[in-house]
Amino acid sequence: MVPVVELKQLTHVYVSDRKASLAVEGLDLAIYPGEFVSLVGPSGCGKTTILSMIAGLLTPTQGEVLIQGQSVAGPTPEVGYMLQQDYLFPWRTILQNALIGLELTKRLTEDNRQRTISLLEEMGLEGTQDGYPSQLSGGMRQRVALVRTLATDPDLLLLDEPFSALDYQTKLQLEDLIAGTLRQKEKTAVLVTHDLSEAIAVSDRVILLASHPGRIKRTFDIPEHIRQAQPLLAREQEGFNELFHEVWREMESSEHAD
Ligand SMILES: Nc1ncnc2c1ncn2[C@@H]1O[C@H](COP(=O)(O)OP(=O)(O)OP(=O)(O)O)[C@@H](O)[C@H]1O
Repeated sequence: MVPVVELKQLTHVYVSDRKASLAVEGLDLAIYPGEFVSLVGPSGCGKTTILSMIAGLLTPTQGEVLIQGQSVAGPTPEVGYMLQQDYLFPWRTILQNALIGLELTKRLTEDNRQRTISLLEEMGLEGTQDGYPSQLSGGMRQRVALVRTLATDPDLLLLDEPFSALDYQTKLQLEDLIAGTLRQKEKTAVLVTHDLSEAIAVSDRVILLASHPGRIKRTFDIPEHIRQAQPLLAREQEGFNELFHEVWREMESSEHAD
């Protein structure tokens, strides 16, 4: 099976006037269709740098990123990116915001427009399409951002802390909704998060990175019974707490080793 995304000896060095810093070194990783993978690790271990390279926004210093077997040379429509901030345009209606990716990639057809309206309804946003972002709550705005990302039908979704600015209850509800929607649509996703419990609850695999330089420290395959449960209920499954503590301990040990 061809991986949706493959990282081969991925390395990035940030160069400024004064110094060069090795942010990520020699990363090998393959993610297969329908997988939900989280990247966790201490601050500065290179999570965002890795996502930016996968998105084609940052060129690797060495190594390469393959999307569906093709080397990435810049942003491609196969990859959708969702960030902590929703970046909705305040002067555009909710529907116009949701359609923007289709407009920019010149794929706005009547069918795609109708599909986007259906996605808004699936996300519980019916009745909001002619309103403006300022009229919505933070959780609703993130749901619009997800619809905007899904509207272009990407193979791979990159989620950079999409829940971290939300209150706890909204965050749990949105985790359930987003993880459920992506599974049902058989999308492949890479989530960056600081929240280990979130990573374990939504993922098939959790990849722990170590820093200086950013590299894979350990991979945790999430047991089937936790994966099958919705994120909120996953937290109550047998073995969840033990796994949480194992990832936590490993992360602490990698921090102190640096
Ligand atoms: N534009 C830049 N110029 C120079 N160094 C950078 C730049 N962006 C990031 N870095 C450095 O590269 C390393 C990785 O940064 P990155 O933001 O990818 O980490 P992260 O794991 O996403 O961090 P956080 O969890 O705090 O968001 C850090 O040491 C950071 O200081």
